[in-house]
Amino acid sequence: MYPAQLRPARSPRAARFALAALLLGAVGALPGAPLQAREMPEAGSATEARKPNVVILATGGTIAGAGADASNSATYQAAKVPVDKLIAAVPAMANVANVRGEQVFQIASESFTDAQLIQLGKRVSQLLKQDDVDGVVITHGTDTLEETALFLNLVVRSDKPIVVVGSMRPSTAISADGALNLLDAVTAASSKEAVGKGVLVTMNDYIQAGRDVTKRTNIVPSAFSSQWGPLGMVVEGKTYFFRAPYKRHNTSSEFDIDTIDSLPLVAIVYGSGNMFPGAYTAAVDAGAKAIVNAGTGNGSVPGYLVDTLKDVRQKGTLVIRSSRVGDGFVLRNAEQPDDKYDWVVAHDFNPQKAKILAAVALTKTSDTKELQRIFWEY
Ligand SMILES: NC(=O)C[C@H](N)C(=O)O
Repeated sequence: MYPAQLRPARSPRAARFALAALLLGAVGALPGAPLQAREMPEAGSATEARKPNVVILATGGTIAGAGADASNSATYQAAKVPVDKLIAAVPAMANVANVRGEQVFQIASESFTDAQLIQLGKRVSQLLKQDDVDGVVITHGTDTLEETALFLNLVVRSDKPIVVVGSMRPSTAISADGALNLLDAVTAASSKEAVGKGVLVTMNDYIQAGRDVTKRTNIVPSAFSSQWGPLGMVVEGKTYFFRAPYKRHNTSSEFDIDTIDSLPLVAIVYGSGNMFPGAYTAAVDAGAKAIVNAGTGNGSVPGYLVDTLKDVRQKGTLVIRSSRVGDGFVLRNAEQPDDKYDWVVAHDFNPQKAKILAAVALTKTSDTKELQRIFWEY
């Protein structure tokens, strides 16, 4: 047996094969693929000194998905493979960190509720307070990964690396992307440069800011990007950062998961032509404390619905103008007189991210000036 530092490492590509082979073995499909050797990481990589301790919190998703056949890249069951198998399938992680896993949930991320978000946030916070934990990786479905990444960015008061990772193809698929994404996540979570950078997302070789990143296509491994660009890349077990986040996050945040036990209901109403008032009033009737208007263009509100939204606000529910466009940002008093109607604008947060920020902000204040400040600052 080699000492840990001298053990032959596997290339990311080999790691990918290894995961597919292991999991296909588990579901009775293809035989394993050969593994290649890889040189030791270069000087300056995370493995040089003491290896960091990284905990992988597994929540399910496609990264833990399994299909009937290697050709099934889109038809499969999410949340099948347990964390121990995910770890065993990427032995190259042992070159960058001492890794252990915890199975927090085993669900597809579209099934996440606030209860899961809070439970996960509290566990991340608890772990990062421990001296023997240097970073946390969360394996997650990609559908709501961007919401969880933003949530943790807002509420976990720690500078230690937090990396959220998923995959677009199940572990059993040809050219599955999960193993490399996971190796990259552990590499980022082990990296000193990741300290204080906010929650990160490693997908498709890139390191993205959890605040900004969004899922833009539903099929290919390059699904995640941000209008403000990635922060860097992970290449062969080493992180390369080129930018740092500017907005308030984690230790500079005024929110703290340790004091949050529930989140208020926030609804999103999707803008289009030919809308109807009931979409908004139903949200109020359901108890929504805020409605994010995923408006057309500049977060616009149809003229025939302005009175409905003024009424919604007067009755106590907040109105937050975001845009269904995806990129760009909504300006105050552009298209609609927000000051006059006491509405808030979501700045550059897309509707699903605006929903998370609104819910978190509402745990502290329902004052619209304060909420608007929060939307500018985070
Ligand atoms: N690629 C994925 O992970 C999609 C899956 N529906 C999930 O979010 O769990």
